[in-house]
Amino acid sequence: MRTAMLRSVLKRSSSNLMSSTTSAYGVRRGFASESAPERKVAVLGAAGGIGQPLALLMKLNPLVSKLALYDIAGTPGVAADVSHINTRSEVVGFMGEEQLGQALEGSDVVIIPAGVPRKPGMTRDDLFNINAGIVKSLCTAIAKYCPHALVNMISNPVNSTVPIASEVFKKAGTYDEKKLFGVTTLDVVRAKTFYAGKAKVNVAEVNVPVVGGHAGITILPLFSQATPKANLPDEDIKALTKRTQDGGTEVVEAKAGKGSATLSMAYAGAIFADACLKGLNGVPDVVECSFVQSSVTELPFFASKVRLGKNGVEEVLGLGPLSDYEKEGLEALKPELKSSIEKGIKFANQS
Ligand SMILES: NC(=O)C1=CN([C@@H]2O[C@H](COP(=O)(O)OP(=O)(O)OC[C@H]3O[C@@H](n4cnc5c(N)ncnc54)[C@H](O)[C@@H]3O)[C@@H](O)[C@H]2O)C=CC1
Ligand SMILES: O=C([O-])CC(=O)C(=O)O
Repeated sequence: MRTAMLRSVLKRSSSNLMSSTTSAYGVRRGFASESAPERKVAVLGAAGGIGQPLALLMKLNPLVSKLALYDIAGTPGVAADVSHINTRSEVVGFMGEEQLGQALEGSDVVIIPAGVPRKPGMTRDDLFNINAGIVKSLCTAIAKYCPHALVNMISNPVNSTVPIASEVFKKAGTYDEKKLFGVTTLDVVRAKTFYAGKAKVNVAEVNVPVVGGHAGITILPLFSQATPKANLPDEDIKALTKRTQDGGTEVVEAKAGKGSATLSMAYAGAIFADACLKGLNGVPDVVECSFVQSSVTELPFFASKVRLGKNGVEEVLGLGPLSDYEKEGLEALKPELKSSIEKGIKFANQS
């Protein structure tokens, strides 16, 4: 009874957060859990602050038939725990580098929340030195064991870890730009929540695209395109933009040294992975924002709305009309985003 309730909450929330709610509801009718295709999802960093609740949410997703939980330590316990939940997927835990290949083999989607989180006073870029190496080694294994999987990169700094992954895959000869995603869904989740609060509209109906990257001013919410329309004054739009850009820091400070967003990130990661699975399964009009290889601007990677399909990215959508304030924000973010991308590319090719 309780499981059914949780699953229905997840389904409803997921549908509400989709850019196209109609198609999301269509999915429910189109794919009963037992008739959905077999899909394996691997979570790398599954014993961590994000990894554990994300493992739970993926276990609740009826589109998943196999769930591989990998970490350098602690996965047997997490896997045993999650595996008792009476939902479709079979759960297996893998621990230590020697089991990474098995965890990855046959995966359709690999979600990566492995790496260290921020402490107060740090920027996401301060995580580069540790997380770049972790992401590089995990992506080397992905290229070897499941080169065709969709990769959902959560590890920060996303503005650099996605370019690192692309370079690793290029070197291995497996790079497919349609299959690599920086997960920026939490920015969208926050923008929707904050906008609904200010505009006093039903949060379940809100849509707000968030473009650019995933750090500070590179996060650019497009409130001029927010629906339902609310005609908020300029100072409210500025405050909402700043709060969305600083959302991660707000949580880091509130946790006061005990890490960064984990629960809301697990939720956002589950929404994005669900969208990837729906795309793979041929559900039409699945659109989410993501940091992907892009020609929307002159930068090689950029977050914008992306249509997901059977091969991953089906179409990278344009930015649409921007307000003058958003145009300024777009120009202001480019130098920082460019340098974070270049830093990732340089790291991958040097080491
Ligand atoms: N994209 C986004 O919107 C967000 C990204 N993040 C990022 O996600 C990452 C993880 O955050 P938390 O889960 O809070 O950290 P955490 O420290 O609680 O968990 C990280 C997990 O990664 C594991 N790990 C470390 N090296 C590994 C390796 N080589 N292979 C597999 N697993 C490995 C650790 O054992 C640990 O269990 C951080 O980099 C954080 O900045 C966090 C929130 C939002
Ligand atoms: O702020 C952080 O370090 C974690 C993160 O990316 C977020 O919460 O958006």
